Amino acid sequence: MKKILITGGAGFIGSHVVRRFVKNYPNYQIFNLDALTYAGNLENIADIENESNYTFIKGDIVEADFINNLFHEHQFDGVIHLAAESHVDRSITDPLSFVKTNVIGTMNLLNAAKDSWNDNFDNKRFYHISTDEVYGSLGAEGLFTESTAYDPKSPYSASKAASDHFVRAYGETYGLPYVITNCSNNYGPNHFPEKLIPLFINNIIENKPLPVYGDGKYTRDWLFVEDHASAIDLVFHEGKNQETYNIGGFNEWQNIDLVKLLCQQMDKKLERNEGESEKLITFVKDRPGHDLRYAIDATKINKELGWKPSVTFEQGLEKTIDWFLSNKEWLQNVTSGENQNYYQKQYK
Ligand SMILES: Cc1cn([C@H]2C[C@H](O)[C@@H](COP(=O)(O)OP(=O)(O)O[C@H]3O[C@H](C)C(=O)[C@H](O)[C@H]3O)O2)c(=O)[nH]c1=O
Repeated sequence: MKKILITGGAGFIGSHVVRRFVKNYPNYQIFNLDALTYAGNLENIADIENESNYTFIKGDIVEADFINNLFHEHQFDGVIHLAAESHVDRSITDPLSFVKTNVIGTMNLLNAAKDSWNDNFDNKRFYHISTDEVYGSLGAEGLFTESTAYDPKSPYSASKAASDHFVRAYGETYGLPYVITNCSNNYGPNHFPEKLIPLFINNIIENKPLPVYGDGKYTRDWLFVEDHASAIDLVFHEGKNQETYNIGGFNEWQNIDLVKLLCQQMDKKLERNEGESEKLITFVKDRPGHDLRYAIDATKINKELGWKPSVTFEQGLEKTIDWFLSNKEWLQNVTSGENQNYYQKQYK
């Protein structure tokens, strides 16, 4: 029996990872540690909450004593660390909360893992989930590789870059076995509707304006969240210690083109006239320090571990839209803030 701690498992990406591990590895005991902030929602994993190999723990990685006690009590074999403040716009207005969770929180986990493993690192692994934003912004050409120099621009990406550096520093200094993955933009079911795709799906349903920042010519590289979860599974089990793997779908879209595709698919699903949703597009003031382009070279994970995405962007987007349209209650709960006291009141 392996004991695995997954942090942030009530969040968007974390919930897909937790579900995958609980279902695929009945011989593991999965501990899901989540602070249930505004973006964490136990409804995301309601389907697995009664599984015998699953335990939910409400708690904040920023609390060092709590984290140390948790590691002492459970003696985890592995950590998959996803808990993070993740929204770039929020990091611009409240950078300190990003330092607290993403940097201090990661430090607390590193310290607790190092101390509980007590120099016996056999079959232990600390897996840090990170972002391609640590590499900064690309011009029109080129791709981020694992050896691209870090050049974070936003408070969010600076906090993730700092936490990546600390993970590597603990590897170098104390011999802590780690892996890091840096992934491109995710989308899919349970995505919190502050991010581009779920926000715009919600706004189209509600006939609200679609606020495209600047001229909309910013480029992101999109990956379906379940494909990210499959990559995490593979790296956790087969990745090499002290290595970094980039994860991405070679799937670049300029924001405005993506929004138009989304509008077309939504018109069909909602049986609206062609072009109706596009009328909601509104160009608004740009995000300060807006990174122009992210694009991932995912050759290493493909060649070394044989990972590749399972769906095309069109398929993934359709699955996502279908999920949101058949989970309107979920959307209503999170947009009204009800998730804070609705499903998870039992953990208050
Ligand atoms: C919310 C919003 C966004 N945008 C633009 C800004 C970006 O160029 C693009 C995507 O924005 P979003 O905030 O959804 O995601 P990123 O800023 O690219 O960052 C995301 O992907 C990386 C990898 C992470 O690591 C972040 O955690 C994750 O939030 O759409 C708009 O034009 N309008 C809007 O209302």
